[in-house]
Amino acid sequence: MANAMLQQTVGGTLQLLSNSGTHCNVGNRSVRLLPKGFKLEVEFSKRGIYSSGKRKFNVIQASTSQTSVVGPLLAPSSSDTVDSHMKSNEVALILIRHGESLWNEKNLFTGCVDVPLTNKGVEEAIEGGHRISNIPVDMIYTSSLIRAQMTAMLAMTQHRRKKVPIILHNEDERARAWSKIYSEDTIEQSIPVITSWKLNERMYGELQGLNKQETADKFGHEKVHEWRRSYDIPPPNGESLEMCAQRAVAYFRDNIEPQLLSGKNILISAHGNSLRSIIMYLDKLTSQEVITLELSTGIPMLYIFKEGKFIRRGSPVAPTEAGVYAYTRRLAQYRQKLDDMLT
Ligand SMILES: O=C(O)[C@H](O)COP(=O)(O)O
Repeated sequence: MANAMLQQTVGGTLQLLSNSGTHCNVGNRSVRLLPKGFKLEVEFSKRGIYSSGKRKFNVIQASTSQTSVVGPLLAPSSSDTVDSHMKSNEVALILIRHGESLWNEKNLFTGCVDVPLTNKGVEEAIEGGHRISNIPVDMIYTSSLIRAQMTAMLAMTQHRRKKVPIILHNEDERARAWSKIYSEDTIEQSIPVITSWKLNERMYGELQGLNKQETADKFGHEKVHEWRRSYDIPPPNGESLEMCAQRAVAYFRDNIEPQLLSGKNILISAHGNSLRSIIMYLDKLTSQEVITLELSTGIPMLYIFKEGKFIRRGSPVAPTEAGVYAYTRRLAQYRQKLDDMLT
């Protein structure tokens, strides 16, 4: 039976769309789950892991304005043997900057303008996927921009586990109801893709759409470099990296880190600056150190999250027939299980 996954407003109410009539302990309350398709609102005061018998409900960070159920897709069944051994205190976190976009190709400031990938960007996403094809992925987070979503979906075409990434639609009740999946087996063979504007590229304000070289010619190379690579100086009516970090890192800590702690292996497909701000948090970089951090398009970066610590392991290389190198013993075991499953 699929567990329901919940979003909740800390100190507020929890809405639970349940598919069974069992009880669920939420905080210090034991509440009865309503039959399928009903909503249940309960009060509780903190987030955490709540269990109803053997079923666990990961209560994840709230959306402040609305609560919604992200659906059973987020709770792969423990019967999934290939992945279940990874549910331990060690999980993989993969970050990937989107492949080259049409405005990267034209050297235009892009920011939050929603442009697609170039052919080269598509190829980069596929190659990036080849490099992570043996690393477990239980959940995918992307920005709300198509270039990051295309990169994630194209990369996952290369994954050897062949689970299907499915973008969750929680915009409203109809979106949730109309995108519901009615097969447990199909759910187990799916990977939830959660999109959020908080992972978007920094908003480049009045530079969006301008050519970077022409802008440097107009305002001076120093000024443009300051807009592009300082930590706390925003472009005209845009976001500084610090402002971008305030939303991107907060989203990571409130929504993604709890999933890592619950044993989920996660892929984040986002942007140069939103990822620079997250890496600044993961690697504990100073505002001076992050200035020199650059991310190439379509190149995945692997972290191992273990005992609450992020260990950067670099960019995975594509698996070769000869090379059986894995970054940790558990990743080697996962790869072996894939080999066994696919032979
Ligand atoms: O938004 C853009 O223009 C690029 O994705 C990132 O630009 P930058 O490398 O100049 O910050």
